[in-house]
Amino acid sequence: MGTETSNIVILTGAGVSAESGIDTFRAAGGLWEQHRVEDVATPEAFERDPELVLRFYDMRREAIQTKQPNAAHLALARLDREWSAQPGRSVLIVTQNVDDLHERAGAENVLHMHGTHLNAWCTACDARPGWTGPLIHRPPCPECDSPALRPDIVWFGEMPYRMDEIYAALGRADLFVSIGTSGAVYPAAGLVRQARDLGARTLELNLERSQGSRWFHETRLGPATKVVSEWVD
Ligand SMILES: CC(C)NC(=O)[C@H](Cc1c[nH]c2ccccc12)NC(=O)[C@H](CCCC/N=C(/NCCC(=O)O)S[C@H]1O[C@H](COP(=O)(O)OP(=O)(O)OC[C@H]2O[C@@H](n3cnc4c(N)ncnc43)[C@H](O)[C@@H]2O)[C@@H](O)[C@H]1O)NC(=O)OCc1ccccc1
Repeated sequence: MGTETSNIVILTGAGVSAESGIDTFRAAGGLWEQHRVEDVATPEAFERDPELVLRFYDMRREAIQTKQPNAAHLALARLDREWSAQPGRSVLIVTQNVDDLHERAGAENVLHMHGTHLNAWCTACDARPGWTGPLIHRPPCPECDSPALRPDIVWFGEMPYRMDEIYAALGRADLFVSIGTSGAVYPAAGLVRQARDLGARTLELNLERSQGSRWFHETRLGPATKVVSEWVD
Protein backbone atom coordinates (compact mmCIF):
# COMPACT_ATOMS: atom_id res chain seq x y z
CA MET A 1 0.00 0.00 0.00
CA GLY A 2 1.44 3.43 -1.00
CA THR A 3 2.32 5.97 1.71
CA GLU A 4 -0.49 8.20 0.43
CA THR A 5 -3.11 5.59 1.37
CA SER A 6 -4.99 6.06 4.66
CA ASN A 7 -8.62 5.04 4.21
CA ILE A 8 -9.42 1.88 2.27
CA VAL A 9 -12.90 0.75 1.15
CA ILE A 10 -13.09 -2.88 -0.05
CA LEU A 11 -16.16 -4.16 -1.95
CA THR A 12 -16.52 -7.96 -2.04
CA GLY A 13 -18.87 -10.25 -3.98
CA ALA A 14 -19.58 -13.96 -4.36
CA GLY A 15 -16.17 -14.57 -5.94
CA VAL A 16 -14.38 -14.07 -2.59
CA SER A 17 -16.33 -17.01 -1.13
CA ALA A 18 -16.20 -19.25 -4.22
CA GLU A 19 -13.08 -21.10 -3.04
CA SER A 20 -14.85 -21.82 0.25
CA GLY A 21 -17.36 -23.82 -1.78
CA ILE A 22 -20.21 -21.26 -1.82
CA ASP A 23 -21.88 -21.01 -5.24
CA THR A 24 -21.53 -17.71 -7.03
CA PHE A 25 -24.59 -16.29 -8.82
CA ARG A 26 -23.75 -16.04 -12.46
CA ALA A 27 -21.16 -18.74 -13.00
CA ALA A 28 -22.16 -21.93 -14.84
CA GLY A 29 -24.37 -23.86 -12.50
CA GLY A 30 -24.46 -20.75 -10.33
CA LEU A 31 -27.41 -19.91 -8.12
CA TRP A 32 -29.16 -18.01 -10.83
CA GLU A 33 -28.97 -21.03 -13.15
CA GLN A 34 -30.85 -23.19 -10.74
CA HIS A 35 -33.42 -20.53 -9.77
CA ARG A 36 -34.75 -17.52 -11.66
CA VAL A 37 -33.85 -14.48 -9.56
CA GLU A 38 -37.35 -13.13 -9.81
CA ASP A 39 -38.66 -16.47 -8.45
CA VAL A 40 -36.66 -16.45 -5.26
CA ALA A 41 -35.08 -13.03 -4.52
CA THR A 42 -37.86 -10.44 -4.87
CA PRO A 43 -40.64 -9.29 -2.47
CA GLU A 44 -43.13 -10.24 -5.19
CA ALA A 45 -41.81 -13.83 -5.22
CA PHE A 46 -42.15 -14.00 -1.41
CA GLU A 47 -45.73 -12.72 -1.69
CA ARG A 48 -46.51 -15.22 -4.46
CA ASP A 49 -44.80 -18.37 -3.08
CA PRO A 50 -43.25 -17.88 0.39
CA GLU A 51 -42.47 -21.61 0.72
CA LEU A 52 -40.29 -21.63 -2.41
CA VAL A 53 -38.38 -18.53 -1.22
CA LEU A 54 -37.96 -19.74 2.38
CA ARG A 55 -36.76 -23.18 1.18
CA PHE A 56 -34.20 -21.43 -1.09
CA TYR A 57 -32.78 -19.38 1.81
CA ASP A 58 -32.98 -22.25 4.32
CA MET A 59 -30.88 -24.30 1.86
CA ARG A 60 -28.28 -21.52 1.57
CA ARG A 61 -28.24 -20.80 5.34
CA GLU A 62 -27.55 -24.47 6.05
CA ALA A 63 -24.86 -24.70 3.33
CA ILE A 64 -23.03 -21.56 4.51
CA GLN A 65 -22.75 -22.94 8.05
CA THR A 66 -20.71 -25.91 6.72
CA LYS A 67 -18.13 -23.68 4.93
CA GLN A 68 -14.88 -22.16 6.20
CA PRO A 69 -13.17 -18.83 5.45
CA ASN A 70 -10.41 -19.12 2.79
CA ALA A 71 -7.02 -17.42 2.43
CA ALA A 72 -8.63 -14.33 0.87
CA HIS A 73 -10.95 -13.82 3.87
CA LEU A 74 -8.01 -14.38 6.25
CA ALA A 75 -5.77 -11.89 4.38
CA LEU A 76 -8.51 -9.22 4.45
CA ALA A 77 -9.09 -9.82 8.18
CA ARG A 78 -5.36 -9.40 8.80
CA LEU A 79 -5.33 -6.16 6.78
CA ASP A 80 -8.40 -4.90 8.69
CA ARG A 81 -6.76 -5.65 12.05
CA GLU A 82 -3.27 -4.31 11.26
CA TRP A 83 -4.23 -1.27 9.13
CA SER A 84 -7.13 -0.03 11.28
CA ALA A 85 -4.88 -0.22 14.36
CA GLN A 86 -2.68 2.55 12.94
CA PRO A 87 -3.60 6.18 13.74
CA GLY A 88 -5.47 7.99 10.94
CA ARG A 89 -5.97 4.79 8.97
CA SER A 90 -9.14 2.77 8.37
CA VAL A 91 -10.50 -0.22 6.47
CA LEU A 92 -14.18 -0.84 5.64
CA ILE A 93 -15.19 -4.14 4.02
CA VAL A 94 -18.52 -3.60 2.21
CA THR A 95 -19.81 -7.02 1.22
CA GLN A 96 -22.65 -8.01 -1.10
CA ASN A 97 -22.43 -11.51 0.40
CA VAL A 98 -24.92 -12.79 2.98
CA ASP A 99 -22.39 -15.29 4.40
CA ASP A 100 -20.37 -14.52 7.56
CA LEU A 101 -16.96 -15.73 6.34
CA HIS A 102 -15.33 -12.28 6.65
CA GLU A 103 -16.31 -12.15 10.32
CA ARG A 104 -15.37 -15.81 10.93
CA ALA A 105 -11.93 -14.97 9.47
CA GLY A 106 -11.60 -12.25 12.15
CA ALA A 107 -12.55 -9.10 10.24
CA GLU A 108 -14.33 -6.48 12.36
CA ASN A 109 -15.14 -3.61 10.01
CA VAL A 110 -17.65 -5.48 7.82
CA LEU A 111 -20.85 -3.93 6.39
CA HIS A 112 -23.42 -6.28 4.79
CA MET A 113 -25.15 -4.08 2.22
CA HIS A 114 -27.43 -6.95 1.04
CA GLY A 115 -28.13 -8.40 4.48
CA THR A 116 -26.98 -11.56 6.26
CA HIS A 117 -28.18 -15.13 6.52
CA LEU A 118 -27.55 -15.03 10.29
CA ASN A 119 -30.61 -12.88 11.06
CA ALA A 120 -34.31 -13.07 10.43
CA TRP A 121 -36.48 -9.99 9.97
CA CYS A 122 -39.98 -9.73 11.46
CA THR A 123 -42.19 -7.76 9.07
CA ALA A 124 -44.76 -7.31 11.89
CA CYS A 125 -42.59 -5.68 14.62
CA ASP A 126 -39.39 -4.97 12.57
CA ALA A 127 -37.21 -6.98 14.98
CA ARG A 128 -34.09 -8.58 13.45
CA PRO A 129 -33.44 -11.55 15.72
CA GLY A 130 -30.31 -13.68 15.25
CA TRP A 131 -31.48 -16.83 13.42
CA THR A 132 -29.59 -19.98 12.35
CA GLY A 133 -32.49 -22.46 11.95
CA PRO A 134 -35.01 -22.90 9.10
CA LEU A 135 -37.82 -20.41 8.46
CA ILE A 136 -39.92 -22.70 6.26
CA HIS A 137 -42.26 -23.67 9.15
CA ARG A 138 -43.01 -19.97 9.78
CA PRO A 139 -41.78 -19.99 13.41
CA PRO A 140 -43.13 -17.21 15.68
CA CYS A 141 -41.08 -14.03 16.06
CA PRO A 142 -39.25 -14.19 19.44
CA GLU A 143 -40.24 -10.52 20.08
CA CYS A 144 -43.92 -10.32 19.02
CA ASP A 145 -44.89 -13.96 18.48
CA SER A 146 -46.37 -13.33 15.02
CA PRO A 147 -45.42 -15.78 12.20
CA ALA A 148 -44.03 -12.88 10.13
CA LEU A 149 -40.34 -13.76 9.90
CA ARG A 150 -38.51 -13.49 6.58
CA PRO A 151 -34.77 -13.67 5.71
CA ASP A 152 -32.95 -10.43 6.66
CA ILE A 153 -31.76 -10.12 3.08
CA VAL A 154 -32.12 -7.28 0.52
CA TRP A 155 -34.14 -8.55 -2.40
CA PHE A 156 -34.19 -7.03 -5.90
CA GLY A 157 -36.22 -3.83 -5.87
CA GLU A 158 -35.44 -3.26 -2.20
CA MET A 159 -33.06 -0.56 -0.95
CA PRO A 160 -29.67 -1.93 0.16
CA TYR A 161 -28.69 -1.37 3.81
CA ARG A 162 -26.56 1.47 5.24
CA MET A 163 -26.01 3.24 1.90
CA ASP A 164 -25.37 6.53 3.72
CA GLU A 165 -22.46 4.98 5.66
CA ILE A 166 -21.07 3.50 2.42
CA TYR A 167 -21.20 6.86 0.59
CA ALA A 168 -19.60 8.62 3.61
CA ALA A 169 -16.75 6.07 3.61
CA LEU A 170 -16.27 6.55 -0.15
CA GLY A 171 -15.98 10.29 0.54
CA ARG A 172 -12.98 9.60 2.82
CA ALA A 173 -11.41 6.79 0.74
CA ASP A 174 -7.94 7.05 -0.87
CA LEU A 175 -8.18 3.51 -2.19
CA PHE A 176 -11.21 1.51 -3.43
CA VAL A 177 -10.65 -2.21 -4.03
CA SER A 178 -13.25 -4.52 -5.63
CA ILE A 179 -12.85 -8.29 -5.10
CA GLY A 180 -14.81 -11.19 -6.65
CA THR A 181 -17.76 -9.32 -8.14
CA SER A 182 -19.15 -9.24 -11.70
CA GLY A 183 -20.36 -5.62 -11.38
CA ALA A 184 -23.81 -6.67 -12.58
CA VAL A 185 -25.96 -5.48 -9.66
CA TYR A 186 -26.63 -1.85 -8.67
CA PRO A 187 -26.08 0.25 -6.63
CA ALA A 188 -23.02 -1.92 -5.65
CA ALA A 189 -21.76 -1.90 -9.25
CA GLY A 190 -21.82 1.91 -9.30
CA LEU A 191 -19.59 2.40 -6.24
CA VAL A 192 -16.32 2.25 -8.23
CA ARG A 193 -17.34 5.27 -10.32
CA GLN A 194 -18.35 7.22 -7.23
CA ALA A 195 -15.06 6.35 -5.53
CA ARG A 196 -13.06 7.35 -8.60
CA ASP A 197 -15.00 10.62 -9.06
CA LEU A 198 -14.26 11.38 -5.38
CA GLY A 199 -10.52 11.00 -6.10
CA ALA A 200 -9.79 7.47 -4.89
CA ARG A 201 -7.41 5.10 -6.66
CA THR A 202 -9.39 2.05 -7.83
CA LEU A 203 -8.11 -1.55 -7.98
CA GLU A 204 -9.96 -4.68 -9.17
CA LEU A 205 -8.96 -8.20 -8.01
CA ASN A 206 -11.08 -10.78 -9.88
CA LEU A 207 -10.96 -14.07 -11.75
CA GLU A 208 -12.01 -12.30 -14.98
CA ARG A 209 -12.67 -8.70 -16.02
CA SER A 210 -16.01 -7.47 -14.64
CA GLN A 211 -18.70 -5.33 -16.29
CA GLY A 212 -17.13 -2.27 -14.59
CA SER A 213 -13.47 -3.02 -15.38
CA ARG A 214 -13.04 0.20 -17.35
CA TRP A 215 -13.53 2.25 -14.17
CA PHE A 216 -10.52 0.69 -12.43
CA HIS A 217 -7.03 2.21 -12.58
CA GLU A 218 -5.66 -1.33 -12.23
CA THR A 219 -7.03 -4.89 -12.65
CA ARG A 220 -5.25 -8.00 -11.38
CA LEU A 221 -6.75 -11.31 -12.57
CA GLY A 222 -6.66 -14.61 -10.68
CA PRO A 223 -8.34 -16.60 -7.91
CA ALA A 224 -9.02 -14.49 -4.79
CA THR A 225 -6.98 -16.76 -2.49
CA LYS A 226 -3.91 -15.89 -4.64
CA VAL A 227 -4.41 -12.27 -5.79
CA VAL A 228 -5.83 -10.99 -2.46
CA SER A 229 -3.06 -12.58 -0.37
CA GLU A 230 -0.38 -11.19 -2.76
CA TRP A 231 -1.98 -7.71 -2.61
CA VAL A 232 -2.19 -7.67 1.22
CA ASP A 233 1.29 -9.13 1.94
C1 LIG B 1 -29.62 -7.55 -12.28
C2 LIG B 1 -29.43 -6.05 -12.19
C3 LIG B 1 -29.44 -5.41 -13.54
N1 LIG B 1 -30.50 -5.50 -11.35
C4 LIG B 1 -30.20 -4.56 -10.43
O1 LIG B 1 -29.09 -4.11 -10.27
C5 LIG B 1 -31.35 -4.14 -9.59
C6 LIG B 1 -32.18 -3.07 -10.32
C7 LIG B 1 -31.44 -1.84 -10.56
C8 LIG B 1 -31.27 -0.84 -9.66
N2 LIG B 1 -30.52 0.15 -10.24
C9 LIG B 1 -30.19 -0.19 -11.49
C10 LIG B 1 -29.42 0.49 -12.46
C11 LIG B 1 -29.26 -0.11 -13.66
C12 LIG B 1 -29.86 -1.38 -13.90
C13 LIG B 1 -30.61 -2.05 -12.92
C14 LIG B 1 -30.76 -1.46 -11.72
N3 LIG B 1 -30.88 -3.67 -8.29
C15 LIG B 1 -31.73 -3.79 -7.23
O2 LIG B 1 -32.85 -4.25 -7.30
C16 LIG B 1 -31.20 -3.27 -5.89
C17 LIG B 1 -30.94 -4.41 -4.88
C18 LIG B 1 -29.96 -5.33 -5.35
C19 LIG B 1 -29.63 -6.38 -4.25
C20 LIG B 1 -30.30 -7.69 -4.53
N4 LIG B 1 -29.81 -8.73 -3.62
C21 LIG B 1 -28.72 -9.44 -3.80
N5 LIG B 1 -28.27 -10.35 -2.89
C22 LIG B 1 -29.12 -10.69 -1.74
C23 LIG B 1 -30.02 -11.78 -2.15
C24 LIG B 1 -29.32 -13.10 -2.21
O3 LIG B 1 -28.10 -13.17 -1.97
O4 LIG B 1 -30.04 -14.06 -2.48
S1 LIG B 1 -27.78 -9.19 -5.22
C25 LIG B 1 -26.74 -10.59 -5.33
O5 LIG B 1 -26.39 -10.67 -6.70
C26 LIG B 1 -25.12 -10.07 -6.88
C27 LIG B 1 -24.22 -11.16 -7.39
O6 LIG B 1 -23.13 -10.55 -7.92
P1 LIG B 1 -21.65 -11.04 -7.51
O7 LIG B 1 -21.54 -11.12 -6.02
O8 LIG B 1 -20.74 -10.20 -8.26
O9 LIG B 1 -21.63 -12.57 -8.03
P2 LIG B 1 -21.56 -13.08 -9.55
O10 LIG B 1 -21.81 -14.52 -9.51
O11 LIG B 1 -22.39 -12.21 -10.44
O12 LIG B 1 -20.03 -12.81 -9.99
C28 LIG B 1 -19.00 -13.47 -9.32
C29 LIG B 1 -17.70 -12.79 -9.77
O13 LIG B 1 -16.63 -13.38 -9.04
C30 LIG B 1 -15.64 -13.81 -9.94
N6 LIG B 1 -15.05 -15.03 -9.36
C31 LIG B 1 -15.57 -16.29 -9.36
N7 LIG B 1 -14.74 -17.13 -8.68
C32 LIG B 1 -13.69 -16.36 -8.22
C33 LIG B 1 -12.52 -16.63 -7.46
N8 LIG B 1 -12.22 -17.86 -7.03
N9 LIG B 1 -11.70 -15.61 -7.17
C34 LIG B 1 -11.96 -14.34 -7.62
N10 LIG B 1 -13.08 -14.01 -8.35
C35 LIG B 1 -13.92 -15.01 -8.64
C36 LIG B 1 -16.33 -14.06 -11.27
O14 LIG B 1 -15.40 -13.84 -12.29
C37 LIG B 1 -17.42 -12.98 -11.25
O15 LIG B 1 -16.92 -11.76 -11.79
C38 LIG B 1 -24.59 -9.62 -5.52
O16 LIG B 1 -24.88 -8.26 -5.34
C39 LIG B 1 -25.43 -10.47 -4.57
O17 LIG B 1 -25.57 -9.88 -3.31
N11 LIG B 1 -32.21 -2.49 -5.26
C40 LIG B 1 -32.60 -1.33 -5.78
O18 LIG B 1 -32.10 -0.83 -6.75
O19 LIG B 1 -33.62 -0.80 -5.09
C41 LIG B 1 -34.25 0.28 -5.76
C42 LIG B 1 -34.53 1.24 -4.76
C43 LIG B 1 -33.90 2.45 -4.86
C44 LIG B 1 -34.25 3.41 -3.97
C45 LIG B 1 -35.19 3.13 -2.99
C46 LIG B 1 -35.78 1.85 -2.91
C47 LIG B 1 -35.44 0.87 -3.81
